Amino acid sequence: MSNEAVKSKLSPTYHYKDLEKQAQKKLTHEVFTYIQSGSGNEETLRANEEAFKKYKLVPEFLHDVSKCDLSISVLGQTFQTPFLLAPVGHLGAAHPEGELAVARAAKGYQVPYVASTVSTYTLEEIADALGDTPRWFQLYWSKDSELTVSFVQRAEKAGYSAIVITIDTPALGFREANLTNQFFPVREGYGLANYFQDPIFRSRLNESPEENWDAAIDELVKITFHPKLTWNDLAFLRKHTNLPIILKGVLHPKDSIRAIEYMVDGVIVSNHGGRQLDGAVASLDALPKVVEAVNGKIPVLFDSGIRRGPDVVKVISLGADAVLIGRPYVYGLAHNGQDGVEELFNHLLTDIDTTLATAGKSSIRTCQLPGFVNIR
Ligand SMILES: Cc1cc2nc3c(=O)[nH]c(=O)nc-3n(C[C@H](O)[C@H](O)[C@H](O)COP(=O)(O)O)c2cc1C
Ligand SMILES: CCCCCCC(=O)C(=O)O
Repeated sequence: MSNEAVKSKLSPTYHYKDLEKQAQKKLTHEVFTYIQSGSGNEETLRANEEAFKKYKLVPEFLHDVSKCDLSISVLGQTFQTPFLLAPVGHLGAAHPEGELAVARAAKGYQVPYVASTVSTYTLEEIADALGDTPRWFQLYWSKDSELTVSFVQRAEKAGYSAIVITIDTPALGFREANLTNQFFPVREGYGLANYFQDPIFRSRLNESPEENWDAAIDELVKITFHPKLTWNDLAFLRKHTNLPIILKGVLHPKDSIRAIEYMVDGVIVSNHGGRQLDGAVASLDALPKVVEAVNGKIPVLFDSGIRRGPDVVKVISLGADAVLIGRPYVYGLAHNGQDGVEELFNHLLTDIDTTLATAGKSSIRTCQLPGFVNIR
């Protein structure tokens, strides 16, 4: 879509904080807090956004920017947008159509979608709604290894083209706000579908989820995370899938080097949007060292704290191949379902396009040229 066409659809609700307010009006206090909050004292949550202010763009002019190319390539696939949709679980809590509304919006704009293990709809239903849109599957590697394999094989069959293993969640972060509210999305019925529809999961239960819902939830909670998981376990998954494997949650450059040693295909620099280790380094501050350590051997993606077009451009300029967005699209969904997500895409794409044009760049792929981004 051209910049002009996109601009003609803009409405004033977007400024990130406004959109957050619109979402807040639609959601219960408990659900809004679940989405918006971080872990602990929320130091990392705040640091993620603050970090962007340290980096400044240095434009160069008198280049033809009448048309800006926002497409990028990752693992041999070309994506029309430089951002993917980060895996966000339990989207049924934000809107009854949850992941399906997001997937329909993603299809219209060809925004790649990373479906969460703890989605409200099954990975197959999400794939149907996405049609030919590029998609990856995010895996919470279960303590039950047969269930893990089942998820991966179902994803492969449903046309997902990469497995994203979230490594920063050996346990759930200390999310005080949710503890105070006593809000746990799975116990409210969100994020169960991939488990409850899975034949391996069902085979583990004495009674079906329809017969004994509480027991099924208890089993799900017991097996979702796998604190004993180590680098050596990656070989097990390799035996069961030919899909590329990407690790989400890399912050230390040593982990990116290990990823290469263990034949991983890509990494996502992320601190889970400040929801896991409070006090962890801001994602943006971790990025340059990871990019240096990886040295172009595998793709480096990024999330946590992206709110606007210049944020996307800064991250790509610092050496990332692509970015993922989380809360912004969830707020769009909560605000107005599929339309709200489309509105968010419109704004973000226009903002990125305008950022490139006003920086004198006709393609997002040229942002990594030396001297474009400075630290203050
Ligand atoms: C409500 C919510 C649920 C999330 N669920 C998942 C999930 O199921 N799996 C996962 O790997 N990350 C999950 N994340 C983390 C996102 O994938 C992403 O890392 C984070 O939202 C990026 O930060 P941002 O929200 O500042 O863009 C979740 C984030 C939010 C806000
Ligand atoms: C027992 C299910 C917990 C899912 C956690 C989803 C998530 O990653 C988040 O940040 O929230």
